[in-house]
Amino acid sequence: MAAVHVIDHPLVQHKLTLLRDEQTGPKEFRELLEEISMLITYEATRDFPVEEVPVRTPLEETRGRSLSGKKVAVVPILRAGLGMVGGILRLVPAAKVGHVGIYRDPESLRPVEYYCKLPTDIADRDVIVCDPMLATGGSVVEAVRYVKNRGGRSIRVMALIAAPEGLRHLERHHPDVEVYLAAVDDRLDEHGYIRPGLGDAGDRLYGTR
Ligand SMILES: O=P(O)(O)OC[C@H]1O[C@H](OP(=O)(O)OP(=O)(O)O)[C@H](O)[C@@H]1O
Ligand SMILES: O=c1cc[nH]c(=O)[nH]1
Ligand SMILES: [Mg+2]
Repeated sequence: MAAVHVIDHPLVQHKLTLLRDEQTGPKEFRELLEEISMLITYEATRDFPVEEVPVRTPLEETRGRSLSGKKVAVVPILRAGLGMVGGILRLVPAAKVGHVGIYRDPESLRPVEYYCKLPTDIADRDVIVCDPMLATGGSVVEAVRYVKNRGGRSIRVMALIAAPEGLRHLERHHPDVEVYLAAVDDRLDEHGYIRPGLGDAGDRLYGTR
């Protein structure tokens, strides 16, 4: 069973509550999503290997630890995943960024792909696929499939909120993929929305509704 890591740090949970609040407008929503993404990145990269390197302080020679050589790719699912990229890059600035365009058909709830541009060396990178909402899981399963088809092997998913149904769907299709998120909510409603959730993440980020 792939691991699901729920980051229950007080700062994450406080900011998530503000994000859920219907009174939170796009500007604050964008800022909060970026901040939470940074905090989740801190946990999602905890197992990155480091190597000992020499370093000279103003006082003496010593040894430190470095991530040098670590190659990362961040792959947001458009649109809402874009809101997480800035926060991730604040902590992993050398990462390359690929984009996967997928929206969910409102009737069938099936993912519809419309764009894919990934780094050519994605097979050599640790990949973080990000999207704030993991509802049925259809979109993220497709995005991970794209990455695997291009040779990606070390893949983790970063989200904000997941429904249990979506996590099961992801586990069925990609049992090797670990998930990092801020909350697992109760259920999906009849329109495929996560309850209690935060509504439509893309619309709230960009003010399109
Ligand atoms: O797990 P799923 O059932 O596939 O649903 C989740 C997807 O739905 C939302 O995108 P949406 O279709 O609203 O596209 P948008 O980001 O362009 O608004 C969300 O950002 C995920 O990509
Ligand atoms: O609750 C949901 C489900 C899918 N997409 C969203 O943005 N929110
Ligand atoms: Mg949307």
